Amino acid sequence: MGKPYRRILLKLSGEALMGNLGYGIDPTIVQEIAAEVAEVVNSGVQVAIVVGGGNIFRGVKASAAGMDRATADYIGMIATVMNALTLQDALERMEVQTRVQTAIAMQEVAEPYIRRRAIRHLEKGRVVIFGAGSGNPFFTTDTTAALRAAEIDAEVIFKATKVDGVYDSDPHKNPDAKRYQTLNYVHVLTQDLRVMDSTAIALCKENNIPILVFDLSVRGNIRRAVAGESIGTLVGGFCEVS
Ligand SMILES: Nc1ncnc2c1ncn2[C@@H]1O[C@H](COP(=O)(O)OP(=O)(O)OP(=O)(O)O)[C@@H](O)[C@H]1O
Ligand SMILES: O=c1ccn([C@@H]2O[C@H](COP(=O)(O)O)[C@@H](O)[C@H]2O)c(=O)[nH]1
Repeated sequence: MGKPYRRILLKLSGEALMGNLGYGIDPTIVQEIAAEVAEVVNSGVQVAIVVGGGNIFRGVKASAAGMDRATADYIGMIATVMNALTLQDALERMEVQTRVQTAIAMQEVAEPYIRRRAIRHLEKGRVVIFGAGSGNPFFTTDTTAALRAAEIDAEVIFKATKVDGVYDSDPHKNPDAKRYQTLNYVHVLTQDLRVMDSTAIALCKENNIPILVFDLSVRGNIRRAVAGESIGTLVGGFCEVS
């Protein structure tokens, strides 16, 4: 096992929260994720979470169907707040202290995003869940994860998603796609590997934040990632393409 992490940013796929339901939130999956996060927090690691909204609403999809893109994206951001509150509830039922901070003010339900306050919560051992993405349309929660990781000085981004790593093409479209174990930001950008959007990758590259992409549906993977076990695909500045 490598050196333990001090502070991590966990990016949770919205879509993964729906399990086999096709839409919305599967409470069993949320509970399982919360239990893994609780274990990591109780081991002394500071955990910040950015959660997606793809299980409820995606701006690009609605805009392709004719909706104004910015309006659709605001709906998408609000969808992420529903996921954030659901996670908060599951974590608090496991005695984990949490705060939700939103990038769009909704002070009746959550704190507004205040960077220094978020850091203070983390130092006190509270899980900080960032909702409403970056607060800006035309962005994604992956880019939000990169932005928040840089702001709070997280050592790594764990992208817990629906695939078990980064492939040389989309594995959901190409069954012959090959998975990488490690690769660098430049390779992801030049080969246009769309496991994360290019803005997110560029931000991580600028700030030298490694990203571990792994399958959220495999129970125990969050704990394994934090323990430094070899799962998924690691993307970093000096990583070889392997
Ligand atoms: N080269 C690639 N390697 C791996 N996955 C890829 C690649 N290209 C595209 N993908 C797709 O990227 C998806 C993961 O990113 P996506 O942004 O859709 O999910 P997420 O951010 O985890 O979830 P959500 O948007 O619901 O929060 C995978 O489901 C996969 O189909
Ligand atoms: O900074 C952001 C983050 C998200 N959005 C909108 O929310 C949905 C859901 O986020 P995912 O990253 O796809 O899970 C996204 O499709 C956008 O519509 C945003 O506008 N700005």
